[in-house]
Amino acid sequence: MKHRKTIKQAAQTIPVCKGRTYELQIDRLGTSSEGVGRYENFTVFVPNALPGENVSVIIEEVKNSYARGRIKQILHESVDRVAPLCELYEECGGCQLQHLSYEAQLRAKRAQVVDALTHIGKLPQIPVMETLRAEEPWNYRNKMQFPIGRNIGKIVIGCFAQGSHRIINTENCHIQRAENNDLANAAREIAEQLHIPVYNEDTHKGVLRHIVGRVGRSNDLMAVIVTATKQLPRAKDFVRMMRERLPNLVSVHQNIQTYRNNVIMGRDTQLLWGRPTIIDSLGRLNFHISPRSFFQVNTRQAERLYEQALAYADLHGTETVIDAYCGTGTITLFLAQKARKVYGIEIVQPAILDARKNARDNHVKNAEFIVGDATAVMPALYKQGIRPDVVVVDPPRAGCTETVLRTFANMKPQRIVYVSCNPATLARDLAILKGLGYLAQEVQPVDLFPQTSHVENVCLLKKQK
Ligand SMILES: C[S@@+](CC[C@H](N)C(=O)[O-])C[C@H]1O[C@@H](n2cnc3c(N)ncnc32)[C@H](O)[C@@H]1O
Repeated sequence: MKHRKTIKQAAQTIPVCKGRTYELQIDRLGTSSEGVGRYENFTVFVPNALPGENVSVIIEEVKNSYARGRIKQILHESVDRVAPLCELYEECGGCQLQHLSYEAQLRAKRAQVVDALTHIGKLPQIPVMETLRAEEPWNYRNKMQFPIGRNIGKIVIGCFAQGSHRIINTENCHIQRAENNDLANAAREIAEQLHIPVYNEDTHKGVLRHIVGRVGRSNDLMAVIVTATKQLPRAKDFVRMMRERLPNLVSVHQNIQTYRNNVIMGRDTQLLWGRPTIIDSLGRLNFHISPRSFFQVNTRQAERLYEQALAYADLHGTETVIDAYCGTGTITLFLAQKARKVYGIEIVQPAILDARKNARDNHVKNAEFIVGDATAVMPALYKQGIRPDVVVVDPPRAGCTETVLRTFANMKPQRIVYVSCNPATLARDLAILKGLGYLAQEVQPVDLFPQTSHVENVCLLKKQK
């Protein structure tokens, strides 16, 4: 009875109704870059609205603590609003910020970080630098992974529409490198010509699921055809026709993903033609990249991120360093140039095989790579008596487990350099590390993903005396 009353009371305080129109001021951007405003102190999320704008909004969804609305009219337009470059922008879910000038995107990303540190980490005092801008805010993505489907009888390849699994046929994605767009267009036409069945996620039938492209600085292109079946019908013809169409193609793989889920690639990858890896370069180092290995999607900006991480690590050639969540060993090899010894830890076995090959090819002898879950490997290294001077950590969006953070603190490094692609988990982990005696000195946002809501950060933490 008491519980019911509480819900009723809460419902009575909601000042907006579904289907009605309200006028409101947009104050800031949310984590997915939607505009956030308040109507009678009640939060309303409005996609495509910008801070400083006055908008009339039709409410489409009402929850207990917030509502979502659609712009009916912009009554006062932000000076930062620009015309999106891409004609598919309104419906495509790939980019979220094309309607905001690049300068304002950089400011908004910094504000997102400040907001997370203040509200999630309760760390408003940490200095957050200006976002490091990308010199090339278009056509930067070295990796494309587009779903394949059918629409009105025709094969479609492109991004998913916002918040759905409807595929938007994309012939020229403005954030992809040109080679990746060429690959998507070639795959569409060839699959059509060869009548290869397309996967249908409702019936779990068909063959072609995704086309993945990776392109290096040398413009070498890798294609990965992701199938729901072991067999790829007419595989030889597919490869031959791709080679005829794509002069930069050096490597074609088939990846098999038989599960009924949203994971893009399965564990089984077979080389159909060409080289097993493509090579990309960062600074003076070259990296082999396999189909499933993590490699930052914006090569030039990744270089700037790693340079900043290296500067924060402040190495002089005598230090032992741990690079947790190391992928193909990119940061590890950067660090190894200035440290005595670096350990890289990574859960994906092919990435570690690439990392070892990368170390050999770059004549790096002081890097050791360990495959496994950081939550298990870190305590094991601690037990072996390994005590790094510096720890570098670059986890996936979920951030670090508490075991990993506690083990860092138990090892007593002088500095921790935390690289993060998610301000929310960064803020959470910085707060935990503060409790363990490591104080964040500053955060440097780096724009690795122009036109999208994502922002990468690198943070220096120092051990308190
Ligand atoms: C953001 S990436 C960073 C990779 C690398 N530092 C770079 O910049 O190329 C995160 C990496 O963590 C790995 N990973 C995810 N969960 C892990 C875990 N529990 N233990 C170790 N590595 C993990 C992923 O496979 C991925 O390579």
